[in-house]
Amino acid sequence: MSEADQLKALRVRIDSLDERILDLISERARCAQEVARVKTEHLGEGETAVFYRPEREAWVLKHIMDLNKGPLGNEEVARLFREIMSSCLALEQPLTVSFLGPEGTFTQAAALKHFGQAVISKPMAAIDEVFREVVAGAVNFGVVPVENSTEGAVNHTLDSFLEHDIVICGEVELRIHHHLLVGDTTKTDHITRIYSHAQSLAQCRKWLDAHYPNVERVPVASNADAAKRVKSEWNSAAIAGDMAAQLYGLSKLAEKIEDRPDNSTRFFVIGSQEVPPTGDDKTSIIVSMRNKPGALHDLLMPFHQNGIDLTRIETRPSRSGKWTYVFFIDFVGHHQNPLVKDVLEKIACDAVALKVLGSYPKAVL
Ligand SMILES: O=C(O)C(=O)C[C@]1(C(=O)O)C=C[C@@H](O)C=C1
Repeated sequence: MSEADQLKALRVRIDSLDERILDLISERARCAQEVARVKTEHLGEGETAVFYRPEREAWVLKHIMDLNKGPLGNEEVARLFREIMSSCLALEQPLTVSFLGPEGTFTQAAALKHFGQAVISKPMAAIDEVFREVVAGAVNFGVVPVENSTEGAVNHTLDSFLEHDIVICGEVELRIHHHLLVGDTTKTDHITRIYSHAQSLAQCRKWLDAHYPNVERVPVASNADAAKRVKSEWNSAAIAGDMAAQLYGLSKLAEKIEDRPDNSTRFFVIGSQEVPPTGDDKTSIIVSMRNKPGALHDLLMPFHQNGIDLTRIETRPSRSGKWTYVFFIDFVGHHQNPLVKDVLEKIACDAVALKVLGSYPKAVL
């Protein structure tokens, strides 16, 4: 058979498969509409329907990854199902999600990775504004950065948890690839200034020292803001990611310039909804201890005794007294788990204050 004939036959098969896939997706979407109807029908007095179910979404994605036999990789297959579910949920209830803006930031990329493209995403100028939008009920959820594998904690986020009553409903992990971006009019031999967020400049410090040792590094509010500035300046470049490059029509002078190839950022999804256990969860708490010798030891001991894995511990000034501190702790397990409950009860005996910020499914993707 000629190449043309072989291609024709294969494309006939692809067309017929696409038709079957479309039928199945439509059937799934109708099922989701039914789910919405059932959820609304069985509401008690004063109850509101909970359409977004992160614990169920985590299960669906994991189930698909377990079943996957290739040739598409697990992440690829989960990404496709992520989008199908996102569109199905939008039929039940269109979600609005605020994020640390402007458009094109890594936080927006994290929001879309977690919720899929069918959400309405709303950029906010500062982390605290993301929190306030959620508390005010102006949006369903918010997404904020919490820690970077190279640069450590995002203190603005931690401090906002001290000020707002909010629930952590999810976590997102995003590999962060930085590129050196230039505009159409940039004279690439005459770059005198490189804009980026301070954290991104720090994440590319060695690369900049090696390639642009004498160029001024200018920290700005966000990577997207850096990309926006470069459009109108012939002598500057920006360090930012793919989304910002696409959004502002910039090209890559150098790709993946982060010093550590595993550079990633972790984000929290914040809202007002408690998430039931999935069997593979994490919990985040804030604890303030009395200022006495051995306080940190007393705090950590119950975790050790009950075999609970700590995944992060961070200290911040408490704001209620000079030289007093609060601890932000993340650990494996759900706060409804009896072993975790026992740890929390033990800590509460010694602590000045203890707040469970939320239990949520471990990031699947
Ligand atoms: O199972 C549900 O509760 C649904 O609403 C269905 C569905 C889905 O499409 O699979 C949609 C949205 C939820 O966040 C979880 C799952």
